[in-house]
Amino acid sequence: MTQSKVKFGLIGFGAWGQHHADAITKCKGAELAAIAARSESSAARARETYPDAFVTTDYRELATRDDLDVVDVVVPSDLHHEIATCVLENDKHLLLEKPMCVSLADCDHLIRLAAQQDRLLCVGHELRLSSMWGKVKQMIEDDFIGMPQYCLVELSRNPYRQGADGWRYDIDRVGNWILEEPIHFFDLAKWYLQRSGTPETVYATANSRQPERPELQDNFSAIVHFSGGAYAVVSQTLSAFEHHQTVKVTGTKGALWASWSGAMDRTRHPTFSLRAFDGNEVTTVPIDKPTGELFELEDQVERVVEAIADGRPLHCTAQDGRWSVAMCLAASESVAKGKKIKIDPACSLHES
Ligand SMILES: NC(=O)C1=CN([C@@H]2O[C@H](COP(=O)(O)OP(=O)(O)OC[C@H]3O[C@@H](n4cnc5c(N)ncnc54)[C@H](OP(=O)(O)O)[C@@H]3O)[C@@H](O)[C@H]2O)C=CC1
Ligand SMILES: O=C1CO[C@H](CO)[C@@H](O)[C@@H]1O
Repeated sequence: MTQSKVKFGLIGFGAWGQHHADAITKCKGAELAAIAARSESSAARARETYPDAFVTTDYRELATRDDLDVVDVVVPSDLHHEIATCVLENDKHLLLEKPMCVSLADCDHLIRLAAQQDRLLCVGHELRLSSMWGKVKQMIEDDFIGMPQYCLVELSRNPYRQGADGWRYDIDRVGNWILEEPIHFFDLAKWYLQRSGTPETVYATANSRQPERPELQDNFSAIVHFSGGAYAVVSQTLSAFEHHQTVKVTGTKGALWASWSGAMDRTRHPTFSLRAFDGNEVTTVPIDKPTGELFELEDQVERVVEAIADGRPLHCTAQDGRWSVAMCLAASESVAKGKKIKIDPACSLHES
């Protein structure tokens, strides 16, 4: 690896952006050189916490600086496309939070722009870097369960945070609630069932606790069918308590059962376990380091640094990010129409 540090700019210093700042600061190969917030109060907090960083309330002023290698964008989802476009046009590598964008046309535009500018575009699907969710993937690839046939990714949690200005509860800004958490689970399910072909259809249903706000879907479930006959169930409720995520994958020979629980998604003190059945006996699989989105965020920053400095492949590419958005949009369309939606290999969407 080259000796000089990879210089990061960060746009967005809200709930998750502050964790990105912390993760960048902890990474040996990275330096947090600049931060853009929107409000004066967030900018003041950034200055106080990171006195060595350049801080602005104008993201364009950050994107046009010539001392940055990569810009990390952690803003409300409806602003991803506008701000990411500015970053790429200014020749910076880009780490963009999920959902990549709230429309496929915008995802496609960013993919073309990144290629044209020859810049990396990494999307923040950090769960792939988890010591436990990643171990599940490795065991499937090592044929521990035989050919995977069934995958359940389930979350039971407390309601979403409002977000700055309440953007997460404004459907025009958040896109839909499937783009918030279930997007991670579609990504995991496709990853786990990769040996069983490609996703072909999705059927989804959802409901809301507030009759006057039917678009805010607290409960959501989807079934995705794959070309090789396997299927995945993605299901979540936001009407529960704490944060509990389960993955079950079964195959022609065995089964895996992974669970993660914490007082909230961002705890550094979760409980988790992975149990495995090889067709004969059940064992508990050791997990070599703690798992949780704060740990994975730190690993994600390291992967981006290694990709920029050493050319290591990214854990989640722009194409992966786009696919997950396509799945969420297809699932949302299925909920609205009450019909199964077909997903073609290019991920354009059709009624089935
Ligand atoms: N991968 C993952 O696991 C997670 C991903 N996310 C994603 O991260 C993104 C941010 O979520 P979250 O942090 O929870 O949201 P918040 O609402 O807490 O933070 C968003 C921040 O963006 C800032 N902002 C808005 N417009 C601009 C602008 N033009 N320039 C600079 N800053 C701006 C706001 O600034 P101000 O405070 O000044 O108003 C606010 O602080 C979302 O896309 C979300 O989906 C979120 C959580 C986890
Ligand atoms: O992983 C996550 C945790 O929850 C957030 C909502 O409150 C999501 O935005 C995010 O993707």
